[in-house]
Amino acid sequence: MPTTASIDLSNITHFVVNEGHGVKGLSEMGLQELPKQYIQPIEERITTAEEKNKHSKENSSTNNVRYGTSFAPKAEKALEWKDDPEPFYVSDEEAAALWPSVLRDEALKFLRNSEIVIKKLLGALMEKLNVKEIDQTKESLLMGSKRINVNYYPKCPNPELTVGVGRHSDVSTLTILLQDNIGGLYVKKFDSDMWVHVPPIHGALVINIGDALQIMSNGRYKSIEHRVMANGNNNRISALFVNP
Ligand SMILES: O=C(O)CCC(=O)C(=O)O
Ligand SMILES: [Fe+2]
Repeated sequence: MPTTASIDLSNITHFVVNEGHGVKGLSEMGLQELPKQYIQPIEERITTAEEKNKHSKENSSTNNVRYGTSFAPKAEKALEWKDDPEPFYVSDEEAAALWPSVLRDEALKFLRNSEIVIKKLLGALMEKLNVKEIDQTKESLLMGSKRINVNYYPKCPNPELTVGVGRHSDVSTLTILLQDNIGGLYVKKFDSDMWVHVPPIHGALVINIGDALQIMSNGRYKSIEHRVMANGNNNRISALFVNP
């Protein structure tokens, strides 16, 4: 189980890569255990069309589970070159009933471990704002809701014509991101137009401060714009815990 007891917060102001520090368990647990289905080449993934269709925006039996894809132009107008199931957590019962079975167990494990990390990080970040104790009745507001994204970016024949994910900031308090070893995530340098690559580091998580934390901290912590480039040579996968 991950702990963050020894996290050095001196560098945490916006988007950082933070290696080790006891969250290693989570990152090691992460990507290699995600269902093989999510790391297959696109041609093989076509066999999962039925499952995708079941969870598409139009057909999903709940708003809490959606399969976003850029490969069904009718269902999805976005031009991004990715597939991303986005289960939103309400309860174990609902997850058992409605989440795609192919990722349910791993996604729930990732969600639980991420929650522990986020709780500790938020506690420490709040302490830096002189909030010594978080009122238990308000903690859930700070923690937000719970969503997992599993982003799959297939190799793209014309990467110069599209993007993996367009520039945006996350609505979350904190996002926990596990990326594989391909790379392609860029963050916009604060107060500048420069984009900086976030290198994949084995055993490291990327922790992103989102809009909610920027608002709650009166701008002391900055939510930062980021984007993912499309890749002409490799498939890429990332998994995110977001608390919008
Ligand atoms: O895939 C990534 O590295 C980042 C994806 C992202 O920013 C998002 O899904 O909000
Ligand atoms: Fe993002």
